[in-house]
Amino acid sequence: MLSCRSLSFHYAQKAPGETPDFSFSFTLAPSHCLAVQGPSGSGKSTLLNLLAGFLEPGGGALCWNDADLLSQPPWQRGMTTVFQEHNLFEHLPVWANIGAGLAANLKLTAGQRQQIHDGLEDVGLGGLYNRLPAELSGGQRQRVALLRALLRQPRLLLLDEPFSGLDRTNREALWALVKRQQNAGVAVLLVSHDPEDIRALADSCYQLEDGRLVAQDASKILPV
Ligand SMILES: Nc1ncnc2c1ncn2[C@@H]1O[C@H](COP(=O)(O)OP(=O)(O)OP(=O)(O)O)[C@@H](O)[C@H]1O
Repeated sequence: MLSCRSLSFHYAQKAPGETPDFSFSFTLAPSHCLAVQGPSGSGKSTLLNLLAGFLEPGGGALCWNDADLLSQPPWQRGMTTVFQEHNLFEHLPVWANIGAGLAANLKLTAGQRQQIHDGLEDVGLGGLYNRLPAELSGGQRQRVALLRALLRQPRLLLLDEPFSGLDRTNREALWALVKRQQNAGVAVLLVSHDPEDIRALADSCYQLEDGRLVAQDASKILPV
């Protein structure tokens, strides 16, 4: 269980009255998906960066069960993030883009290569092992990025608008992939503007208002 209590942050340089002081509180259980919505500038990236360890909070607590995460560097927090864009290394083929998530120096074991091969088959990208990102469609790129995140076996997946710009078929394929991870115990925090993504995946939904997470009415989240 991820527990975030009054995790606070303020930007040192900010326009008075425009940028709120942030304080985030929520819990997220394994296998659950929590969606976060909010207009541009409301603090969605700030929240993800605090959770992932790329920003240092001014105060509050962030724990996985009883273990403090704030004292852990990003790579030891058991989280991976998938962004909407700029996910792939353009000069590396698909296998290496995924492999970089398993071994930064790309010295992969035979088992890891097999894992990548099987994972690509699994997400319908079996023939694309050696392709460069420029030779992939938007949906295929997102599947590669998601697969890289999933093969790292995170306990928490942070998704930042990962399905934007994809057609329905590709979005459904990625929803299914995320759902499968949830069923296997992975907790998911989904930042999305899209009600369809939220209805397809989320168990609970929060709105970012004035630097705080405000719970939304769960009855409004209907299955797609
Ligand atoms: N480095 C920074 N210095 C000062 N203010 C910042 C900085 N980064 C973000 N902000 C401000 O903090 C607020 C939240 O920004 P953030 O990027 O978290 O919003 P967001 O909800 O992710 O927006 P978007 O949907 O446009 O990506 C905004 O008002 C933004 O201008």
